[in-house]
Amino acid sequence: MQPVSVLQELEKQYSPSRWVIRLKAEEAVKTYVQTGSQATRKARAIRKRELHVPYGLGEGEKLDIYFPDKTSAALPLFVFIHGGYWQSGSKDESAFMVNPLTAQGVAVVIVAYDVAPKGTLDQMVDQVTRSVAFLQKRYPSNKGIYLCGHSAGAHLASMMLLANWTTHGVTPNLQGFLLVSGIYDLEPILSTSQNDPLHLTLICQASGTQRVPLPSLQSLSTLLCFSVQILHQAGWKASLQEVRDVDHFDIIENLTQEGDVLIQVILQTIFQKP
Ligand SMILES: N[C@@H](CC(=O)c1ccccc1NC=O)C(=O)O
Repeated sequence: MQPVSVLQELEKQYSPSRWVIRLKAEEAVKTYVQTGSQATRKARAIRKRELHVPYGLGEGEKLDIYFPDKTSAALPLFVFIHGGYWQSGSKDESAFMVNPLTAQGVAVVIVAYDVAPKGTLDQMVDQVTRSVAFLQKRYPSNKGIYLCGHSAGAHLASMMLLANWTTHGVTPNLQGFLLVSGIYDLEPILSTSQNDPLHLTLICQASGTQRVPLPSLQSLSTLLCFSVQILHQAGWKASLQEVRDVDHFDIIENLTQEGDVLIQVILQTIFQKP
């Protein structure tokens, strides 16, 4: 059992909304959800789409697909896994990037999964894996699957690097990962209130990635640069994008805007010449 001061500090460190300076904590989350809901309503009103497509038999195993005006079977697919500490959020308020990406010829998929307490972390990882396998089977001639996750969704997206695709009978054409403001080391949240509905234990760490020592903020960018170098050595193309003047929430809210820096990074990644 950790001392109260350590627990309070962890609670604060792992509450992204408390670090927002634009707005009060509750306002930050409220604005995020409102922006996502509004973008989703707009996308559903003006874009070609297929909503609530089942990728499995479970009630919550659905995804929304938004298409560019010129539809073809050979499109790049941008797949978004929403965040919310594996206990909040839904596909119905997460279609932030649909308009700017479909306008440039990219199909966008927003995946739903069973958040806690209904779903366990293992089930969520399995659901996201099956959603990606489903998309590959449905669109075998796709021009690349680009997997993007935010926050807890970045953890789920990163877990696809460890997926055993042979058990799903397909190798998805994964061409890129965009992991935004992710959480990958789960142990520190075990003793925070975020774990109340999750019930993570150290054994569940099997679903997490390897434990890394908690770096200071200063050494964080060095550590991330180092990770990028390791990925390069392993033959991956990887880059680290520092996005200025944004917090955990408006980094995603800004994806509703055509001129956003991350939208440009996404389009360059998808359309770069080999
Ligand atoms: N209760 C959290 C909310 C939160 O973390 C969150 C909300 C929306 C989207 C992503 C989030 N964080 C990680 O998944 C907070 O206070 O910041």
